[in-house]
Amino acid sequence: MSGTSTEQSGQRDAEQDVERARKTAETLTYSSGFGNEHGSEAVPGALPHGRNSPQRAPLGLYAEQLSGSAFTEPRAHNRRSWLYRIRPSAAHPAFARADNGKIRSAPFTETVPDPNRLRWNPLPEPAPGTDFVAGLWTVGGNGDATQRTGMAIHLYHANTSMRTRVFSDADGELLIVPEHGGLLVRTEFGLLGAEPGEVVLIPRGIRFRVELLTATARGYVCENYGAPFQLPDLGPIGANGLANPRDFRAPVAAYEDVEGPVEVLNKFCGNLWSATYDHSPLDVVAWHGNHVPYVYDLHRFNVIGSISYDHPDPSIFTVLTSPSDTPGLAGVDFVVFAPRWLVGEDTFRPPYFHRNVMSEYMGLIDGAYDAKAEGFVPGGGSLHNMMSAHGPDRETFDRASAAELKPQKIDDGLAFMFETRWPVTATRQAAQAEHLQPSYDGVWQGLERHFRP
Ligand SMILES: O=C(O)Cc1cc(O)ccc1O
Ligand SMILES: [Fe+2]
Repeated sequence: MSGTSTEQSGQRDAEQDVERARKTAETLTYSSGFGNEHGSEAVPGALPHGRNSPQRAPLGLYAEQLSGSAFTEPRAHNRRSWLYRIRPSAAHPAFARADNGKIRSAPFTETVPDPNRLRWNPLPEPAPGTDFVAGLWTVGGNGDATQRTGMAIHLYHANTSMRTRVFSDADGELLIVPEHGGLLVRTEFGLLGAEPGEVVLIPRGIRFRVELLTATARGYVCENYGAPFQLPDLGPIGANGLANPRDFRAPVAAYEDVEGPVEVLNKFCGNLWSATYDHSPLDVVAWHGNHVPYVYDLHRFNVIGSISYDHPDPSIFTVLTSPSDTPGLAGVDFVVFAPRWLVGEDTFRPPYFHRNVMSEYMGLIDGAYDAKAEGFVPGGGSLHNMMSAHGPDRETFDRASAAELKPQKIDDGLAFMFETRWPVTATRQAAQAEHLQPSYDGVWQGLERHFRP
């Protein structure tokens, strides 16, 4: 069926946006290293040397500090960046409340925490004209955004690039996990490109705009209200391994000198607020610091596992961790199940049956997951809340119990987990979603007794 001419021209604009974004994404360069003091200037001489705030910043720019930690936090946790911009961020009109769309925030009180195991199919197609922010759909979470504790799990499904609006999240950092379609993320610090299999980390408060590299884009977002994600300690693993710091890429400075209305959407204490600026706030010509966005390719993850027996706990797959006030107890861990060899002798190789004090939300970026033969699909997700019993489905159990234990490469999928110390409460829309699978419990039915005393 052919659409109206407005729909057709909207379609053409969207195709041109994608084309333009793809060309830009091909040219990107980066500055590498997690936690580094990065520095970059889009115009030679824009970055001051020897001081952060000279009497007159170079080239008529305004100097501005963005603090991601309290001024007084220990040096190892201290985060700030200095931005040299065309206009100071302070020059803006008042924000007014905007529609929250499908975004929900902690505290999550729309439903009661549910001990049942829940699994969802992917989000349905978005309405025409849905951009990244409009396409955000909250699954659930925990903590309290105003207390800077806990996390939220969101999905996104978009079919339009953000054009004249930018977004920032005062409530937490955003870990964006594309599952379908690439993204070009224009930030105050410059541009990041991410394909499925790569993840983007946008620190608290940084303004950004998401453009699509394909007609539609879909994925997951962990909004971390707590301490910023850091690399896990390696302990006896040694000096290298898991996610290596050098593989995290920060942008190089790139600015927009755009005069004209730009909507700035600010997520603040659970609500969206909007202000229309007379210029683009992505106008940072140079910057330096360690409160910066990153992209990381999960294929770079150095997977470590057992070369003798037993299935190691998945903490060994931690990419990033947000520590809480109790050592070893993460507000949220981001864990990836990347391609790897399984060689364990006399071992049940897939994930074991278990109950966990931590709560586990799992998503699938590609292919299949080795604990689930069916029903856990890319773009879908599962929630195994605190102490809920789960593990391999019946088919996986039967197969793995009988398998010949020769070395086996698991390379048909990329799954991940947001694992949190607090139970996850679903939003009403997630608890009542049509794409919530009605009979997930069934995957563990038919696990017959085999006990023969
Ligand atoms: O439940 C899951 O699939 C995640 C998971 C994987 C694993 O290898 C061990 C424990 C665990 O919770
Ligand atoms: Fe689990």
